[in-house]
Amino acid sequence: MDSDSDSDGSHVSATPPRDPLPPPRRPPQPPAKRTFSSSSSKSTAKIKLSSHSDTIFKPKKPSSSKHDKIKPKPKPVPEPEPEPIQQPDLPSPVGNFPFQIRRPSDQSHPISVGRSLETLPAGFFSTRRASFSKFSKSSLNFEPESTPEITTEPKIKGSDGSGSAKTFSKKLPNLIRGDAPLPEVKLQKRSEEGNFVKLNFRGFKRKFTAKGKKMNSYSYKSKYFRRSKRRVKPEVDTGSHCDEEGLVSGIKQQLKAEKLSRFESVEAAVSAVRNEVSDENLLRLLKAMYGYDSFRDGQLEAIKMVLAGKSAMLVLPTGAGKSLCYQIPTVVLPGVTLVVSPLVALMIDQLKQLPPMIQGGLLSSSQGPEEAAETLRMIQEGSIKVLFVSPERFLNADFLSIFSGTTFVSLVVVDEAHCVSEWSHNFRPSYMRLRASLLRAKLNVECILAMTATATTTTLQSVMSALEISSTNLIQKAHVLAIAFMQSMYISQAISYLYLHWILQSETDEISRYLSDNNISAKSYHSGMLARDRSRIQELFCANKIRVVVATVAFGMGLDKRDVEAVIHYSLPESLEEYVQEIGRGGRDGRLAYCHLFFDDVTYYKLRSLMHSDGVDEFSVNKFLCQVFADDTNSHGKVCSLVKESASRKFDMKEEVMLTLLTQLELGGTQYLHLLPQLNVTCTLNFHKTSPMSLADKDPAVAVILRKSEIKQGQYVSDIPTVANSVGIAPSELLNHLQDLKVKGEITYELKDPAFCFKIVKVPSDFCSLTELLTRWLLDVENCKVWKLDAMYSSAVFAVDACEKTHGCNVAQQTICLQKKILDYFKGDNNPDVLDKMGHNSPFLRADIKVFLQSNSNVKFTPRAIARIMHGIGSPAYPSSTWSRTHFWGRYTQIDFKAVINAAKAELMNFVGKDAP
Ligand SMILES: Nc1ncnc2c1ncn2[C@@H]1O[C@H](COP(=O)(O)OP(=O)(O)OP(=O)(O)O)[C@@H](O)[C@H]1O
Repeated sequence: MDSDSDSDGSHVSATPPRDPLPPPRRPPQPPAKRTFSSSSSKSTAKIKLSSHSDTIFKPKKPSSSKHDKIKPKPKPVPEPEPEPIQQPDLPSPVGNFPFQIRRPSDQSHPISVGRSLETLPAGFFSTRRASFSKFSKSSLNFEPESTPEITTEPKIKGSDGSGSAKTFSKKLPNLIRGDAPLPEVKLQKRSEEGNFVKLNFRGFKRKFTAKGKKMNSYSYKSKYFRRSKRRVKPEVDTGSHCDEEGLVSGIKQQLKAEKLSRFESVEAAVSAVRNEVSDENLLRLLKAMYGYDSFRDGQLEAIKMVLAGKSAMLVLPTGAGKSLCYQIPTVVLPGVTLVVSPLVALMIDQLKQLPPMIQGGLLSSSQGPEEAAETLRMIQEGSIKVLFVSPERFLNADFLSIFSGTTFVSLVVVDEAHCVSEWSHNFRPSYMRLRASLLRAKLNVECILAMTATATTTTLQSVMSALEISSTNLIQKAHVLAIAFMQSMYISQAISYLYLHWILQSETDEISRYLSDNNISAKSYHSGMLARDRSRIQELFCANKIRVVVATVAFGMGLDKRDVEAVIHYSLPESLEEYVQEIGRGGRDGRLAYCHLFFDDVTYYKLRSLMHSDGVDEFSVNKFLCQVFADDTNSHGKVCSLVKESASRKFDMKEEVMLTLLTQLELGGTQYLHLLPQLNVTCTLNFHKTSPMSLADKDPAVAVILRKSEIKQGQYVSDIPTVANSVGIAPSELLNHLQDLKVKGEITYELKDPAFCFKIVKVPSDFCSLTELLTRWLLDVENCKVWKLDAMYSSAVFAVDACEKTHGCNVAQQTICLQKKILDYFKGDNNPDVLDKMGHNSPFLRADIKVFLQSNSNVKFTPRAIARIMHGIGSPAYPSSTWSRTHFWGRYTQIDFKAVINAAKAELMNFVGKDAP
């Protein structure tokens, strides 16, 4: 098929199946210099998606076999069940989507068993360049999991048809390393969460998918039970005359007994460790708790450090087993372990994965007050050992107060610890609160375990400094990424794919619909969906009931599905850290997984513009400070508030940026304020039983409400912090009081307008210097983000265009130079040469800005506001819904943002009647 693509056709390929067929080898190609300019090729860009191996998925057949009756019954799922993944014929090319699916013209291609998917990205692939592919190295010497083998497992036929089961040594997934050879695709046993083969009682081979096996809320437990079931299989098989009921109850009893003995052996192992923290005792505990025979690299070191009461920074690759490093100390240490996690979904996931002997709980903003109170009660009772919380929880006095009594915290785990640092790819202002000083003061905790998979040296240093972790306590096993650039685009028989990209939520729907229309079971996943829909999709994906999840980055973090076989980036990630974290979802069972990255210049420009969307000017910072420290209202000791939405518009600052500034004012060098939990501050109140005046006579809070309220349509509208300050109580106390009056039937009220709340500790003496300091800091953070994107883009371009393919790098092997580049990036040794693709001037820029200002002479702009409009980025005060109508919107995305700001500054200076801040 013709294409207007400028691709050189390097995407034309087929992904090798993971098993049982070996990957199709393209004939060796000369390491010709590749060009990717838009005129370089007219050839077809395509991805081949070949059918899934029959040995893995089969349509479910109704079975009347007597023996089928005792196989585990799939749990009913409320919505209509997606069919098992199957491979019907693909239809003819479909018109109006960037992909087109069609039958391969070359039917003789070894991989095109079934069908293939050719992508002809008219306008989509037009400048997409390459795929990276990621491998797990097969030769790494890790002990296999101690999962008992399925004794009756039939030998799977090798690709050579020999029938010999090939051996496979378990590998640590997702390693980053520089010298890994291209792994061979070997036949492997299916992972436990995936499909498995087992015999029915008559000894016929029967294959079950994981369909219907809803993951138990404790996945370890479910794994354990599955293992146990398999172990008892042969016994069951021999007793073929037993009646089924007796058989099932026998199995149940045996499981119960095994569980009991396991708990007992854990208890014994725990006391041994408490007596002596030796390698031997810890190994025994590992075996008792998880059934694993050996620790992975870094685990033992981390556990021993924590048990010695020393704070530690643990940097292990994705899927390397960081969770175990706090779970084992948890059963040994006497107090509660608090795990701080950035996402509720992640907390739920980790909670589910706790081993059955660890009782866990979580506190999240999505819980109702009763649920949260119940969790707090359980903590105080001592029945929760691991508590997952968001960092915002550390602002909540009620939460902190429970640890001032008998309940104590032995360990604080900061998961995704890179979020603490403003130099990370995922900075979260609320994570800034997690400083050792604050944790010690509020929780009286000594030991902090910070964990991450992806952090540059700069990020690590800032995290360790915030959490006061000594440099000697850094455990970093960044083994490394077996990442490779492959000239060919391999996508194929993977069971599970993840499509991840930053772009619009609606696009995920569009792509998944397209895939579904073409008989590839797919669902979209993004943060705009209801939580229950999202978790359902995750469940379906984990149970292999859907093959592809087309997701925004909302899906990737922390997902621990072992057999994800491909991660496809539809678009460029914003940093190498993000990329490494996201591809870390693949190959967690230690098997070969493929990662593909599509990128193009247009997306790069768009992303680069977006990197400036959080930036603020000195002018806005100054206005913000003036409001925060407005001395008439915000005097020392009083509770002040900033209503998020209106303040955001007023200062043209995103809410997160305001929170970042407030947190910096609290935790920076000088403490200017004290942040309080966020509140809905506008109260609209109605009186019912007693008249307002009579109630005010009896109740001083009501008297203040009447004094401080505006009456709108018969309702009393007041500001909670203002009323609380006047009454002389905390806002939370006032809210409790209102709740009491409501219960008595005296009033009803509604709260709205979420706001940041704080108390002033010190009014800055020099506003100008503080403004300058904060602005410079925010600018550095903004530049860091841009640099990270440039580094990501440069690495991708390097892999495609610039790598000289020396050192054995060639189309089929890992690009060693690329790996080195990425490692250098993480180590910060040698900052990779970052490609500056942006233009720095345009002959029309100033003239356009002038015309823009003239045609909007009634509006005030800052230079940054103009630059944002020229780059097509909306901001709170200049939203895209309004400003995208101007034809200058997004016109200068290819000119460096700072150059546009400078041009805007100059034009604003010239513009009569306008203030150039
Ligand atoms: N010593 C071990 N031997 C075998 N398997 C292990 C060992 N330690 C952990 N695992 C398994 O490795 C898998 C990944 O562990 P875990 O989820 O803790 O990884 P992680 O490092 O937190 O990954 P991510 O950063 O991607 O969230 C789990 O299924 C876990 O049971």
